[in-house]
Amino acid sequence: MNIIDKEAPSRAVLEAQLRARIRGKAKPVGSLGRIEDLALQIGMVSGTLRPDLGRAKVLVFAADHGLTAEGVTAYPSAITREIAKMVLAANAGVNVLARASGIDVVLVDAGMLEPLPPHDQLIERRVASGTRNSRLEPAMSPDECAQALEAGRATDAQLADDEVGIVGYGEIGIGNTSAAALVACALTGIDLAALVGPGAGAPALGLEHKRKILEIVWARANIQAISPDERAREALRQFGGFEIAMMAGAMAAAAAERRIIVVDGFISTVAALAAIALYPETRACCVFAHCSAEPGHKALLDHLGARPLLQLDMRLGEGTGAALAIPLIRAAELMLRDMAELPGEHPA
Ligand SMILES: Cc1cc2ncn([C@H]3O[C@H](COP(=O)(O)O)[C@@H](O)[C@H]3O)c2cc1C
Ligand SMILES: O=C(O)c1cccnc1
Repeated sequence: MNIIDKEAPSRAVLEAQLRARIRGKAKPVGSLGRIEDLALQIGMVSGTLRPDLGRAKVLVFAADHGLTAEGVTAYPSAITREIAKMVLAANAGVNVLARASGIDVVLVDAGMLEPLPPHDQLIERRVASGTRNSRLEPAMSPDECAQALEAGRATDAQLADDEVGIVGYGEIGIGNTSAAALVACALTGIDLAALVGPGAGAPALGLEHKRKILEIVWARANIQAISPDERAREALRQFGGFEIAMMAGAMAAAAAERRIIVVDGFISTVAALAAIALYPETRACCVFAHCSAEPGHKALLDHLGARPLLQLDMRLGEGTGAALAIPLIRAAELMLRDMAELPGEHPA
């Protein structure tokens, strides 16, 4: 693992050294394209010309949402638990895509309706048995929101023991595209209607019903009245969910430890937005794995000025996009560290 050298060169010097090192590799200048950009980012995050990022892991944060009572999703909350059990049985979507590259997957119970029995790959950080119905009241109390953020930080701290330097952030939570759309609206000012999409599938009452309910929740919460400094916390508290808040806390803590944060789809990107609002240094550590087919995702990536690595028309969540992007990050790390240099000079 990288220990950031106390005598490390200044950021500008480091950047110049990294650019020269990447340019000098045994390849035509620029010929590894975006892998070169990734290598530069990895060098800047880890503060070294020879990074050793350690292990990669995907964390899947799971929680339930009281707002599902309003018919905003096609599936019942019980599915959250079913998929969570599959993650532990290592046969959910994220497990099989991660297995293709030998990446470990860990489930974090952030607040599902019911607890799961203990398991090696389960981190138990339940805040409560699902959030409250945000149509009627805030999804969380202030204490619950603080607890979720803090549990994210504590979850990140556990990664250090395993020397994990690349972390993918996925989620499971029936109803969470609704919570994510609302939090994203509060943090970006993008029109709510543009952030509301079908999620796992259009609800039985249609997408217009989902939009109408989310407009009602938005109006109730009156987020515009909150100062920009407090807006991320208040949006997470008003709209949920525990998994989004916990992911945000974990991402901010990972940034403080200079880990590479692999952001997955729409919901994971909303957690990244919240983490960046709480701790702006997070942005520099984020690699955006893919552009989800959930329509609001592209708008969020554009807002962040982020260029995702992959475009595979996926819209599953769980960390599936992150699992697929991690080998590219590893490739960039190894290129920067181990690839030979061209003897002599490249032509100008
Ligand atoms: C079988 C199944 C597996 C999933 N894995 C992730 N999601 C994804 O879909 C859900 C969000 O969509 P919505 O807001 O429309 O409920 C979340 O659980 C998310 O992780 C799934 C959804 C389903 C149905
Ligand atoms: O992009 C995602 O993360 C996503 C999209 C739809 C449903 N669940 C997750």
